[in-house]
Amino acid sequence: MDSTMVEIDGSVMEGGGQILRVSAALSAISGSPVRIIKVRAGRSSPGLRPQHLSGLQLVSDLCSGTLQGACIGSTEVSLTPGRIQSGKHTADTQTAGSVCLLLQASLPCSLFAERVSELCLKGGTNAEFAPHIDYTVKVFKPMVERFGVHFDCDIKMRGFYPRGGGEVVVRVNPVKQLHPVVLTDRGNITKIHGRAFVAGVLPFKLAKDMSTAAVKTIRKEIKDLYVNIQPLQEKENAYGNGTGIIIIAESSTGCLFAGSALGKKGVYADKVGIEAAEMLLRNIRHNGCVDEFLQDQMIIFMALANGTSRIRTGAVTLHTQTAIHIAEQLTQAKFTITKCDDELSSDSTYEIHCEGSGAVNQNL
Ligand SMILES: Nc1ncnc2c1ncn2[C@@H]1O[C@H](COP(=O)(O)OP(=O)(O)OP(=O)(O)O)[C@@H](O)[C@H]1O
Repeated sequence: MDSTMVEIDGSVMEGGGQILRVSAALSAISGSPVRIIKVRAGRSSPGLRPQHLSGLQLVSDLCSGTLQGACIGSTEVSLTPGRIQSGKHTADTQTAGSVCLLLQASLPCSLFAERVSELCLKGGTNAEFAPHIDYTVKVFKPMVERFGVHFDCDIKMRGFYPRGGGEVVVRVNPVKQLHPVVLTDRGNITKIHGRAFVAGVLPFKLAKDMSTAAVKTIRKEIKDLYVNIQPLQEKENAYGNGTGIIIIAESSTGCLFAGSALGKKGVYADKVGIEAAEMLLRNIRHNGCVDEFLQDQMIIFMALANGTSRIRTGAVTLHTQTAIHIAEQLTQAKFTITKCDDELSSDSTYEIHCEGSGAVNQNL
């Protein structure tokens, strides 16, 4: 355990909340204190927002740490971690702040506990600019299982903007070390399915309109696959009103990709369906093995794994480059990105290569 404080510039590259989550998680795992300055300086409302604050408090709670400067609006915060504790931990954004981003912050750290951790996460389950809970369960979870990451997720209540009120309980199994992952063969897309939902007082027709428009959009480009997007009415397990859609594509080699969108006041439901369908199509046009969102979410696991991981992607996002930048400051991991010569796709593909740091769970 190194007691030297590492200073992270929160304004670099993407300059958003992801820098906080990756920094706090790696600080907790490595035992090295971290100070993040210029928090979210790249955003129009800089400093800690409720989702970021509760994420940091959760990580601090998990690692018996001490936080300084942890209040709403703070632009400088430090975490001095202690021993990672298993057992029950709760975090509540008290807003519609994403529970999936709370999990993004806390999952890596929980893997390095002595026993199973139970995380009770409250806020929005389907929030803008964050993974929907359906994405976390249906795309992120099976893909990170390849690293040896195992967790169960029980969606007790869905919650949406602006009221929040969602709750998920996640049980995380500890691991001794993470395996490296090689994902370089995309294969063919073999299945496309999804769900379009309405919750609360909103009419079921909106779910049907989202689904119909999404299927139509996909059909224009992919003619030889059955596309099933189930319209659904969320009943007792949803708090407040909300609508949304997620569409998932599976490949013959087990890769998963998604497009998603949420309904907004004044936006027709078919537009929401089209937005999700176009997002999915954009992410399967290239011959990469992950979508534009999973890309950055895999970086921390690649950095922690014991060995060489290689993942083929579409255009490398700024979120991914930012996660790499932070992971290289806080671990011994070394990343390289190379452009691939790809005859199968007109869109460029890249390979992210990582010599992982081989973090070991000292509590097991
Ligand atoms: N539609 C989506 N599906 C899956 N994941 C998503 C989606 N949209 C965003 N994400 C993921 O959510 C995370 C968002 O990180 P980001 O730092 O931008 O958000 P944030 O913490 O809300 O911070 P800020 O408010 O500073 O933007 C990233 O990991 C990104 O890949």
